[in-house]
Amino acid sequence: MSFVIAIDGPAASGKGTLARRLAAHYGLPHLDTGLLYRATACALIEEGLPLDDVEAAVEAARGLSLTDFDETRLRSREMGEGASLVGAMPPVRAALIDLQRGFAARPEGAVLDGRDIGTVICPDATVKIFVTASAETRAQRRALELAARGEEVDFSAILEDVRKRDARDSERSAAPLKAAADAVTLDTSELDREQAFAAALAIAERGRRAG
Ligand SMILES: Nc1ncnc2c1ncn2[C@@H]1O[C@H](COP(=O)(O)OP(=O)(O)OP(=O)(O)O)[C@@H](O)[C@H]1O
Ligand SMILES: Nc1ccn([C@@H]2O[C@H](COP(=O)(O)O)[C@@H](O)[C@H]2O)c(=O)n1
Repeated sequence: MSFVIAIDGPAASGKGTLARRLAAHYGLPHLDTGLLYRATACALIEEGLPLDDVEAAVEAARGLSLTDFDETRLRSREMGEGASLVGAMPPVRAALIDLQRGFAARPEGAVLDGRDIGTVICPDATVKIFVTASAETRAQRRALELAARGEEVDFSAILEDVRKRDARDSERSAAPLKAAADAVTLDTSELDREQAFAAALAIAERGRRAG
């Protein structure tokens, strides 16, 4: 039986870090689904189109291929904000479902992280983890990450971004950010990367044995 791990949570909670490590641990492919929304926003920005152009966003989403992401460009603050705007459009989400489910259906299994993996994309995932951390902790982590990439960092602006994105992602009608009823919540506020990974691995192992 294939082994699918669904990891969801708010911005900068550490879900991508955990997803990558779990994927490496189990030898599974990993998909950071946030990149799909970031790449959709990026396509609009590069064509000089407004981020509320639903038709253009759907066309951009349909044209995405998993192999051509420029991660350095996509991980900027601007793309995170744009992703959250296009991610609130139901037709954009619909356009990205098959790509994500196709990835999750690989025979060996897969690890996917995002906002709606456990609730919408892979409701039958073997393991579901909802990763959280306080907004201040997440903003601090994101500030360190952006500073390391050479971006200018203003902690209060990043904290405001995180809060705005949490609100938009949780309050939208289409596939809002929320824990699946059968997800295990992992609060990483007080955990370093190693401790968070050990906790996530314990959850994954319990799910694997049960599943
Ligand atoms: N437990 C931790 N302690 C300290 N820093 C962490 C921890 N987990 C992740 N980080 C760092 O926090 C930043 C955000 O982590 P990551 O990219 O994994 O979050 P994310 O939830 O995938 O974010 P997003 O979905 O917004 O892209 C990264 O720089 C990462 O190295
Ligand atoms: N499954 C997902 C993944 C992401 N989004 C939206 O994209 C934004 C950026 O995501 P990151 O994980 O790269 O920070 C995010 O704020 C969401 O609005 C989504 O809707 N569904």
